[in-house]
Amino acid sequence: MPKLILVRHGQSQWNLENRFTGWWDVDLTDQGVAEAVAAGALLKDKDVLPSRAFTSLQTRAIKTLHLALEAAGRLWIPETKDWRLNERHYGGLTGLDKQETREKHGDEQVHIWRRSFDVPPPPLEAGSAYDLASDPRYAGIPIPNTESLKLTIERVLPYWESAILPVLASGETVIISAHGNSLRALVKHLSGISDEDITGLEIPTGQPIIYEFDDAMVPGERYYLKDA
Ligand SMILES: O=C(O)[C@@H](CO)OP(=O)(O)O
Repeated sequence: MPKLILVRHGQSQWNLENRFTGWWDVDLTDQGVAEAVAAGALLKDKDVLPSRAFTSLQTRAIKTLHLALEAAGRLWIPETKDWRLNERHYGGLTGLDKQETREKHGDEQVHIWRRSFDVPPPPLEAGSAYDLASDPRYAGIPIPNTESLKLTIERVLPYWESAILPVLASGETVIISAHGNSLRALVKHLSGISDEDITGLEIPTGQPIIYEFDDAMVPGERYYLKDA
């Protein structure tokens, strides 16, 4: 049975500092590194060994993948990086302190920006300190200036269908190392979660989630590998 492993990157510097991150490229903290290594050790311990890897273009997810694969003895497997697995773009909130933003705009507004299904945060202004237009990794890519979860789904799911699902269907064990909201997009699809209920789903850092697929490529219940 093909297996899919989803892992959110370990704690990042801006997770620690409680800042809106999105597409901004922050590194892992020491705790994040430890979480990634522990994720890989768990894969090895439970004998769930990936044979193909997918990740985003963002350092925190790429490093998490590499640290986990190394701990699992699988650093050698083929990997593909694609912007469609990037975190949801946080628009004009990028870089701001989440608590200060709550104090300025109110809890309810910030909750809407963070967890509503289809209300994107205000757009990032061109030329702002967090504009990625001159970042070479995004050359030729239509960089969004803000994204809701709905908009994130609209770029994650076509990539899932066209690039990842066929690899999984060929019998590979696939690991995806990505982000809180790009993984929420996938979990929403795979577990059939409604637009309303997805707002309550939080994905912890560095904790492998497993889906097993049947012969018709229908996913079973998702579970945390630590509980298996
Ligand atoms: O800042 C971000 O990019 C994300 C993930 O850390 O935060 P949130 O929990 O608001 O989706």
